[in-house]
Amino acid sequence: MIGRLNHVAIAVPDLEAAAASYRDTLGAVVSEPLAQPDHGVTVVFVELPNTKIELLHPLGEESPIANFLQKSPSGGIHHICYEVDDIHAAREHLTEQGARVLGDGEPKIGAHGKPVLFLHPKDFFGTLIELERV
Ligand SMILES: CC[C@H](C(=O)O)C(=O)SCCNC(=O)CCNC(=O)[C@H](O)C(C)(C)COP(=O)(O)OP(=O)(O)OC[C@H]1O[C@@H](n2cnc3c(N)ncnc32)[C@H](O)[C@@H]1OP(=O)(O)O
Ligand SMILES: [Co+2]
Repeated sequence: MIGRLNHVAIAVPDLEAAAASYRDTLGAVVSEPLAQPDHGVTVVFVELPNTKIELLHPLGEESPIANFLQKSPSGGIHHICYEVDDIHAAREHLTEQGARVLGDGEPKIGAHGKPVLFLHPKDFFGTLIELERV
């Protein structure tokens, strides 16, 4: 079911500083900040030859990553995103298997304009998983 690794997300306390570090210190190609109000984050994408790094910062009062940064003020790896061909079939399979799909269970359009779902970190060895339809 899961396919390619689409991105690894890092929550950061200062998005500009993190983007500059990836651009200037690590010499990577970095996007401009993209506000994603539906998801409560602003994101920057770091383009790599074989995948992407998503730098995340809270946006708005209800950001789902606010607690994460409170617990880890210097930031940290927040989630990994795998690609799936059929996100509804994936959701059915995961639910049958007893995995918790977060939110109302309906896919939302993510930063790449594709539907995404999130799976509870406690069901996958302390790792928040995002699924993005290819
Ligand atoms: C623009 C879209 C973009 C894209 O790629 O397209 C994105 O990726 S948007 C990314 C931001 N959105 C989300 O993360 C949505 C899914 N996340 C959530 O619903 C919450 O973050 C949730 C439920 C995973 C955690 O919420 P919160 O931290 O407020 O809850 P708790 O403090 O009660 O945490 C419960 C439990 O889980 C542990 N936890 C929390 N976050 C993570 C994490 N990222 N990785 C691993 N573990 C995590 C937390 O420590 C608690 O554990 P406990 O042992 O009970 O203390
Ligand atoms: Co993501």
